[in-house]
Amino acid sequence: KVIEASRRNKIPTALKKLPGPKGYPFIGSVPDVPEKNGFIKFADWSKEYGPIYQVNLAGTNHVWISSDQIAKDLLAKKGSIYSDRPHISALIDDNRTSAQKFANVIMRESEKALFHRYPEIEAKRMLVELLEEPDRYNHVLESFVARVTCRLAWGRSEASDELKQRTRELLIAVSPTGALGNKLPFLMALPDWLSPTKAWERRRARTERSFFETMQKEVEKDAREKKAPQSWMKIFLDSRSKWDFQYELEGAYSVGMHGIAGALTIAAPMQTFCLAMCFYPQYLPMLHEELDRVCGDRLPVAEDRPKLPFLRAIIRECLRWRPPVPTGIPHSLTQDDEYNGYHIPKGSVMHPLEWAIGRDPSIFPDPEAFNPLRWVEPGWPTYQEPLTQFPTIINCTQFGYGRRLCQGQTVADEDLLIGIGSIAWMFNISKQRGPAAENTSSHSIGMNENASISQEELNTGIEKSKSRTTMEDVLLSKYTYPGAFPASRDEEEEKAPKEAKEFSKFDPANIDPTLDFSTLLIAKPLPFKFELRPRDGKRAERVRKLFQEGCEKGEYTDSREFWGHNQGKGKPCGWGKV
Ligand code: HEM
Repeated sequence: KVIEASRRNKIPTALKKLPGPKGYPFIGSVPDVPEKNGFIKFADWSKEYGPIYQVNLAGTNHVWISSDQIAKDLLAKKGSIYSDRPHISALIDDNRTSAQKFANVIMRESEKALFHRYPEIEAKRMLVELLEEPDRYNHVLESFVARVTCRLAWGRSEASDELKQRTRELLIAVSPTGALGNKLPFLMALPDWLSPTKAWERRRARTERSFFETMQKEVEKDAREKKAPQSWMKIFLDSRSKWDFQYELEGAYSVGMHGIAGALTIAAPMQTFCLAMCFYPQYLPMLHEELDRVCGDRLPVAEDRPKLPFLRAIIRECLRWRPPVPTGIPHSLTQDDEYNGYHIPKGSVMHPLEWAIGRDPSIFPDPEAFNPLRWVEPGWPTYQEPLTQFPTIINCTQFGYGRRLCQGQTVADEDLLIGIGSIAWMFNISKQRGPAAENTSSHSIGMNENASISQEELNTGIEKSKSRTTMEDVLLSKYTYPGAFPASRDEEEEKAPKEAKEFSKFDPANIDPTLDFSTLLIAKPLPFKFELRPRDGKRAERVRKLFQEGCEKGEYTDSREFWGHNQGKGKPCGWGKV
């Protein structure tokens, strides 16, 4: 290993080493990267070291790219060597199969069928839930996305709560700031009883597999009874032999992973939309005007897309302003390479840093401002015609680069158009008024966090009630660098070692309220207080009636528990409730 590492570090004579921070022995620059909004630190370094630089993080070379052109030159044009994925140490079995041929077909078929109108169907349920319980908006938006994705994947929405939970767990497992095994990889080499993180991952992976198998069986049963609604699983079952899958489970995994990927990401820009409308209120009346002109007294539908450029501009700007994956999803370099006289060693983890790429001032003047007009007013560098097609989120940098480009772009496009369009059609969105708002700059952190951000997400890999001291306890009491101690928001914080607590301390007064995002790989705005009021009683009445009619037709079935009431430990599978 030592020989391999020194070979890797050897730079060919004609080439230079990429610039970057020096870091500390062994752990590299880990202590310099904050857990909260670490992407801003990486963007700051790009101002210091340039649009491509490298950072040693615990012995692995990470290359950060903050220019769209360089990301294209390397990750897309040299796709043959830049398309691997780095190993994720906290995963026991890496089943992230992308099954491209199958993925292309299921996406094309769904798009052709206007996603079977699932987003439009679920938008009505979402609006009624928002009317009933606006405080739970975060939860409601996540449910909307999970239900649509669940229908797309398996034809029905009943498993959407399970899907949400599977999604959260996978997000924890793959996030550098999530499962402890990603920060301290050797924990994954210990026996389960000494490493709760590893035991957690084993349970997570087992539950995920059971979930995917269960869902496949459900669709097989529906198909036998000739009542299977359209879904990706149905496409798989209808023509099993067509796909070059090597093992039986591959279809179940491919469908399941697309379900998870879909449920994971799309709620983030919807939540960002609410945030943006509170802090940039001048744009909501413009959006209302467009929706009223095009849709009148009915909800937006897929066919309205060409006539809604301002809605598309708002959605495009949400993705740029607060990218759902601000650090990008990394690629891995499979052989030594060079760029502009710099050496990039094999095995480097390559990050297209979306946070910085979407803030290049030559392309996005005044990049910190949320400004949808940059997409629809001639004169801005991002303006493009025809406005029936542009702006569009399809192929934007926030979906990645090259061979690993996001496969669910059209699903995201449709969900966001219908989801955000429907919310704007129905509601006024504004900052909270009243005395409480004045005290907190209209921003109340954690208002309904239990409803939307699970404790597992906040306390990743930490076992709450245990009698044994584990290797993790020992490490957590010694390692005090940011990242060693997962942010904690409950009584556990009191018990945390003093020095570790210092890093997990979070002071709402010191943070830009539009930057209070969750810390995992997908960055979602933490729940905040705002006003969500129907624009008029007629619209509310109309949507309630449409939903009622749907219920009568059996369109909206309730969520179902797949593992029984007590899902927790002691069972062969299952984790907490959503
Ligand atoms: C706003 C929503 C979404 C965003 C911002 C997003 C972003 C991304 C990004 C950045 C990547 C990595 C690309 C790269 O490595 O260069 C990715 C990959 C992927 N996405 Fe998405 N995504 C979204 C929605 C979806 C949806 C709805 C689905 C499925 C229905 C999906 C399925 C996938 C899959 C399967 C991959 C892996 C591709 C591969 O490794 O070959 N995504 N996505």
